[in-house]
Amino acid sequence: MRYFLVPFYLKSNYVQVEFVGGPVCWNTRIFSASAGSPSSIFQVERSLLDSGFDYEHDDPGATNIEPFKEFTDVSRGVRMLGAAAVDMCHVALGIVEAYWEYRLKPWEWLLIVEEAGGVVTCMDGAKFCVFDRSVLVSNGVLHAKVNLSAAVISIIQEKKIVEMQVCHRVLELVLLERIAPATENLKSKQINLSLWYKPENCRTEL
Ligand SMILES: O=P([O-])([O-])O[C@@H]1[C@@H](O)[C@H](O)[C@@H](O)[C@H](O)[C@@H]1O
Repeated sequence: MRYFLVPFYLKSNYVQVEFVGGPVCWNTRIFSASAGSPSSIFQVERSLLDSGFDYEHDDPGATNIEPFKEFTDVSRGVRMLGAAAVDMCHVALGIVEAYWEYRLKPWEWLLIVEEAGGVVTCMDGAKFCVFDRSVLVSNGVLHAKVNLSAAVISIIQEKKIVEMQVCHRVLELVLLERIAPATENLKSKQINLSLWYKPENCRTEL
């Protein structure tokens, strides 16, 4: 999909992304971080998710079929909108719960997700920088197990708390626990997920 992004950085939590020059249906779409927030849904089975596949159709694409199928089976669906920027705006505004994809370009990453309160990492869980070749963005609560301590987990399991059965399933289905191993597997096969061209002296750490 062809589009131009016009990000406005006005003040904290007020990032806007405007789509101009694309197909007619996108011309008038403006997303603002202050217009909504990531959803608070924490159950994968109640989530709508997004992903995508790059043009190269090689190992990362083949690998992404695994989480794509798995989450299609257990969630309310995995959509492919074909435009990473739109996918990320949809996470920021709570239209979908999460989005992941390999091999995006640096200009496709949007600050709007973090400004709106979402979470962004690489698909192996590593800290994300714009030149990384994999990205997982989510509403935060679906991202990883880190939200619940080991102590809490053991109490849930030990006491077999009925109301927590759903929660227990959530623990098994958080996104990163499924997506990170597939990504580690790719890396162990020496598939190139290294940084996209990063200009010399370009600082990405603040
Ligand atoms: O082609 P383009 O619009 O620059 O970028 C596209 C991404 O926005 C999309 O998420 C992905 O699935 C496509 O393969 C392609 O990378």
